[in-house]
Amino acid sequence: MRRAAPSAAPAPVADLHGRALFLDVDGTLLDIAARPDAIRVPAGLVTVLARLSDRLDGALALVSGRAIDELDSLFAPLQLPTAGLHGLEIRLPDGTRSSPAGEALAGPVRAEALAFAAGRPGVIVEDKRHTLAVHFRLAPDAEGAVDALARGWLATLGAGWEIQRGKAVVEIRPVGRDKGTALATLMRQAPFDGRVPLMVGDDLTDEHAFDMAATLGGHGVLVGHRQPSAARFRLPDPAAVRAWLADMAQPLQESRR
Ligand SMILES: O=P(O)(O)OC[C@H]1O[C@H](O[C@H]2O[C@H](CO)[C@@H](O)[C@H](O)[C@H]2O)[C@H](O)[C@@H](O)[C@@H]1O
Repeated sequence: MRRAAPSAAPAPVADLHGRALFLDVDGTLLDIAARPDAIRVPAGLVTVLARLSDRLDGALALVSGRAIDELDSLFAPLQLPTAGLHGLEIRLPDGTRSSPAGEALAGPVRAEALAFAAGRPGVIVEDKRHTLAVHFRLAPDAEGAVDALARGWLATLGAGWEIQRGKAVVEIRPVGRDKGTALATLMRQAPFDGRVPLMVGDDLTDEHAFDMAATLGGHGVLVGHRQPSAARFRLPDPAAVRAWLADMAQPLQESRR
């Protein structure tokens, strides 16, 4: 897939007819916070998402590295079609949900991660049951050691696992599903099928979905300035994403004023 510097602005999508919208969460809908549990959902965002979902006849999905249950609490009472854990779990538009079976992540990895963090102030272990993330936003000097730790896990766990790098985080997760495969799965379901996908995201994990959106005839919108990217368009930050979504959520005559 082509990797280039995205254009400065997103495609104007005043007419949502025939579109499907896929939204990443951290760094896209929500401002990045110092810790995973310190994020804040701005007032009015849930209402905007609900309106936009209506305007898209339901073809609006969240695609996140967080688990679906956590996303449901963040955006309550909204329960959108959602891909969680970077595509490892999916809730389809009819509400059916596929999650990885059982306790997939080996216990020793958890124990090692917690012991590692205990000796390094600011390092945070986020245990998502099927994946495990080690955050170093508050301990930037630990980046090299976190990376080495995760590479060690890869050697121990074997071929079924891979490392997902993100913003001040390294995560170990099973291979085979990512945000691109999740987007493709949702695009096979009504009301997404037959529409043009638009994926908005900021991080490396979103590149899989940018690639898939382009393969399916749509495009990606990168939030921020990272390069290169498979996204074709760009918005500067989550505040700009929220303003853009709020504008599209207005009835047509208002958004065109
Ligand atoms: O796919 P996303 O919805 O963007 O989720 C990606 C990861 O987001 C969270 O971590 C990131 O955001 C935190 C809060 O702003 C920040 O402290 C951290 O440095 C970022 O990496 C979340 O904690 C992860 O589980 C997600 O995978």
